[in-house]
Amino acid sequence: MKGNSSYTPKKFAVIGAGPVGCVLAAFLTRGGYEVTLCDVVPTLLVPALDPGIIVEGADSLQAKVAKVTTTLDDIVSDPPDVIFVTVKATALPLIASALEGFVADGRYVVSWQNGIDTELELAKHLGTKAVMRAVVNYGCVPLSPAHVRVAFHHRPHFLQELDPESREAAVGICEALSGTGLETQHTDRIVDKVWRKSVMNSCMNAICAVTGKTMVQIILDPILLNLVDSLIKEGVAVARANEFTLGSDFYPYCINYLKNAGNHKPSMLQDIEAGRRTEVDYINGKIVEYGAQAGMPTPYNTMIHGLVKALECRPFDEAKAA
Ligand SMILES: NC(=O)C1=CN([C@@H]2O[C@H](COP(=O)(O)OP(=O)(O)OC[C@H]3O[C@@H](n4cnc5c(N)ncnc54)[C@H](OP(=O)(O)O)[C@@H]3O)[C@@H](O)[C@H]2O)C=CC1
Ligand SMILES: CC(C)(CO)C(=O)C(=O)O
Repeated sequence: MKGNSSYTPKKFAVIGAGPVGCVLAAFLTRGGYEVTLCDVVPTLLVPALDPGIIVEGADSLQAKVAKVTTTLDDIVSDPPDVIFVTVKATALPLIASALEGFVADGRYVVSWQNGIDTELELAKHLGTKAVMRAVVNYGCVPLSPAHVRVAFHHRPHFLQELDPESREAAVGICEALSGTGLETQHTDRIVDKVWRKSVMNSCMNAICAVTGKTMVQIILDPILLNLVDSLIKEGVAVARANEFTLGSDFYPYCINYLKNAGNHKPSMLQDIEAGRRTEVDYINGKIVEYGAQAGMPTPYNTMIHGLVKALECRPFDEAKAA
């Protein structure tokens, strides 16, 4: 799609071949861009080359990426215009430091992730001019390597630069994404959008992770619905105390999002089931931190953060006990 921005990226890298990275890489490839997909797990990459990434469900496409690699050094030595980071937030410090050699005029790194302040983790190593933040509005699960089911896709996604000097480039990246079918709106209020998504994640991801239930199941359970209500209200209060604006539609938006997601397992539950670390520190943990900065107690987030952390330790506790 021809846009209005003078920045017209042609070559992309996607770091993380989980479901979110695969969906993004498939759309970009189908859109005619050269895409390198990178993951530390080689078996996730092989089918992305042939037969290609397969996306089914709310979206349906199949696309063979141009290249795959297991090392970030390959991306730094053959640099794309734009790198999308689609790993869990916990992997950011390592990735950010490995990408330091990538930074140059006209090259950008986008946090295409969940979590509060992920862009700041990248900017610590890469500087603000190179870093952009996106809010991702699709939900997906891996079926097998490079094969993903999209449970829902609530377009548009949102994206903003951290440094005003990079605005034109951010608009160009939004135009490129939108042209592939991943409609992405440039915004001047990305932090508000991040908080909207994160407060929603603070209830749906954490409650599903602790209970093992799907999104619609927590809405249909009156006790858990009460907990959803308390977490949303606590998150909204912390956001307000820090002068982030969630909007007057926020509460019904959250409830409808959960209701319409059906029997989808959010990424935090997928992590617990796979015995992996979760992003709870970047979601509920950040709400607790921002609450403390504003002098506000956050009992619901503190409690559920602790419960998810305890569940994360379970595989290690079990191994120790064996
Ligand atoms: N799943 C969903 O529906 C949604 C997820 N999101 C967000 O998108 C982001 C990605 O999610 P998702 O796709 O589910 O994540 P996954 O954890 O499934 O996928 C990320 C992949 O990146 C790999 N990885 C980790 N570190 C590196 C590294 N240094 N270099 C290369 N690859 C690496 C991981 O390997 P390993 O597992 O071995 O660490 C994993 O294969 C998260 O922030 C998530 O919250 C946002 C919207 C919806
Ligand atoms: C919106 C939702 C629940 C989609 O899967 C998500 O952001 C996640 O899984 O982390």
